[in-house]
Amino acid sequence: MGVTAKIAPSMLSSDFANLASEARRMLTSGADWLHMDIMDGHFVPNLTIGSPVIVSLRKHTDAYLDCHLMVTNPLDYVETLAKAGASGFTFHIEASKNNWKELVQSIKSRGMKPGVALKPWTPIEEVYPLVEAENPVEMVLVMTVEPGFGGQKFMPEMMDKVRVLRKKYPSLDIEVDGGLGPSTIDMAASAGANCIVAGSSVFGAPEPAQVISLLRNSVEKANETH
Ligand SMILES: O=C(CO)[C@H](O)[C@H](O)COP(=O)(O)O
Ligand SMILES: [Fe+2]
Repeated sequence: MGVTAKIAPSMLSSDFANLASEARRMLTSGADWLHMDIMDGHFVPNLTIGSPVIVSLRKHTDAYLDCHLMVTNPLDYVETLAKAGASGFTFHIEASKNNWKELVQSIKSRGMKPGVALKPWTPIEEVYPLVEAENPVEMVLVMTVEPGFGGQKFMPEMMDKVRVLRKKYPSLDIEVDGGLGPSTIDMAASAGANCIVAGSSVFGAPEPAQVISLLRNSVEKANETH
C-alpha cells in the first residue's frame, strides 16, 4: 500500500485556553498533523472554532492543520480558512451534494488539500464520484462516531467502508475519526485506514507520545500486509 501513516491528534480534546502550547506538546510527542474540528452549531449540535482561531494558531506553528468542517455551508468557509492558514479542508458530503465540484475546485485553487467526510449512516458509494472526478478529492474521512462531540464510542461496523475504499483506491488517503485509541486502532489499521484522528485517547493519556507511537506502529504494521 503506497500510503503513509499520519497521526492527527484532535485539538477538540485540548485545553483551548492554551492552544499554542497544546499544539506544541502534540508535535513534540510525534504528531504528524493537528486535527481542527470546525462546527457551526447547525450541521451538528455543537459549536467550536472558526477561522480566527486558525489565524491565531498559525502564528505559533508551521504544522499541517487538518481542518474538518462540520458546517452546513462549507463553501462559505474556503476563502477565510485558506487565508487563515488551513492546510487540509475536509467537508461533509451531506452538506455539499449539489456543489462539491465547485467546492473542490475552490479548495484546490487556494492551495489546500480537499477531503470529503461522511457520517456513519451515509453509504460509501456517495463519495466514489468525488474520488473518481477529473478534479478529485485527495482524502476520504470515514466518521466512526456521529459527528459533533469528542469522547464517543468507536463504531466497528464502519470498517466495512474503509475496507471497500482501500480495495478500490490503494493509494488514497483514508482517515478515520471518532473513538480511535489503543483498543480500536488495529481494527481501523487492518481495514486500511492510514490517517488516524485521536482526541480523548491522546490528550487523556499520561504519555501522549506513547499513544501516538502505538497508533503509528499499528498503521505501519498493517501497511506491510496491504
Ligand atoms: O470530529 C470529531 C467529532 O465530531 C472529532 O475529531 C472526534 O470526535 C475526535 O475525538 P475522539 O477521538 O475523542 O473521539
Ligand atoms: Fe473531526
